[in-house]
Amino acid sequence: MALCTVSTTPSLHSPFCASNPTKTCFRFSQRQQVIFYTSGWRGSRRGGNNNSEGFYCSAEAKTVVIGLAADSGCGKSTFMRRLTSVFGGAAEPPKGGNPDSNTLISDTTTVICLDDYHSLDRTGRKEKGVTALDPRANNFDLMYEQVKAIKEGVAVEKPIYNHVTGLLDPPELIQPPKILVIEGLHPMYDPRVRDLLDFSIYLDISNEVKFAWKIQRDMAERGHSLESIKASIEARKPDFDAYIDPQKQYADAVIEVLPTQLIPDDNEGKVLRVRLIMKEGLKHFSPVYLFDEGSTISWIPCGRKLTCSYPGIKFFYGPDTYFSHEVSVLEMDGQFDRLDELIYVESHLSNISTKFYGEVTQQMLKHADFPGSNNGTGLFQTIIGLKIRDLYEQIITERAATPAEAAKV
Ligand SMILES: Nc1ncnc2c1ncn2[C@@H]1O[C@H](COP(=O)(O)OP(=O)(O)OP(=O)(O)O)[C@@H](O)[C@H]1O
Ligand SMILES: O=C(CO)[C@H](O)[C@H](O)COP(=O)(O)O
Repeated sequence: MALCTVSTTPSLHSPFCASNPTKTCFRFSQRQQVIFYTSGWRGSRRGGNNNSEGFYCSAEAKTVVIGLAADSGCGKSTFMRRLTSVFGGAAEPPKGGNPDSNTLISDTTTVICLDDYHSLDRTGRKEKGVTALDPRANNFDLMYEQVKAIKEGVAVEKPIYNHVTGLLDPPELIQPPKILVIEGLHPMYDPRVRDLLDFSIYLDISNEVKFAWKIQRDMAERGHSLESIKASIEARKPDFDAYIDPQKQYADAVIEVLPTQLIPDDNEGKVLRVRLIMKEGLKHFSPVYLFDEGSTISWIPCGRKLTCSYPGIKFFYGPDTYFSHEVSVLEMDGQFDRLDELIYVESHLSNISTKFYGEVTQQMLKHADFPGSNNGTGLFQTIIGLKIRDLYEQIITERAATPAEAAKV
């Protein structure tokens, strides 16, 4: 069992440590203006608003933190539903909490939306003439403090940005989960937050495709006009280019979504070319490969074993560099006609971190109604979900093997 340690000053005469030799204890100070709830020892203890100091003790197992970055309307929620499904159980908003909460909790994962760290509400942004993508509209100090606290096993009171009213609502309590996913515009923008991530993903949706998806959602589902959608995309573009897009250079995996190359001059945007770009050399992540690791392969699986209507399906796999990093790229252009036949493609992929033969196909069939289930977006999101499960299991296995060291980290 781990010894009780105090993070700021060693061997403090803490009554918590004295009676809790299996916990890691931290000194807290309310002067930091971060409201912490203590956890794991005699119920919960909350700091007041004075300049009080005290201790909180965390359980040994710490939270694995995953970052998912993308612009609004680029499929983050869909990806999160696929990821939580890999771990089983439904993801739901906190019980009895704010009905407009952006948080989703399941047995294993808690997904928090980084919009909750907007420091300016809708009116405030309008008055200052900044978009939500601008770092000046977000509180990165609080984001860092709270993600760090959760990672260390400490519950926090996180603000809520209410997308219905455009206001900042009273905070909600977030308990440390096994896996915390921080999704939103800026999970990799602040270097301090970035360093807390055990794995990071960027959804890179090309402008043409983003436009098609936004029209589909905002026109069909939200009644917006075509002109207003165009205007909103244009208004966000400079800040998107300045603050959101550059984060992809830090991502461990990027899912790039482009128009198809199988239909000359396609402008419908329905058939997609999707590229999964995976960093090489990471400790808990080994890239997926097709047929032969490290080779360059082009594969058309259509024929006797895979039904394909026009324009067919084409896979590509090979090594590349991405922002000076060595990467492997798996690409799929086209779409599946019959999802049950995906097993044929799955059986030619390696390192997909499945627990049984056909698990990718099973997951895809389970969520056949999710957007992107017939193309590379759904396939690669599912595979990344399985890789995250594998990464999590590797990390906890390592911690179990060296508990004392793990508790000190
Ligand atoms: N893989 C996909 N294929 C086709 N359309 C998609 C795909 N993913 C998302 N979409 C479209 O984009 C819309 C937004 O998806 P989703 O809600 O998952 O994005 P989001 O990033 O969470 O959005 P927001 O941040 O605005 O809440 C969906 O309603 C759907 O129309
Ligand atoms: O980019 C966004 C994050 O998804 C939103 O535009 C931002 O959070 C502001 O939200 P709202 O439009 O509800 O005020």
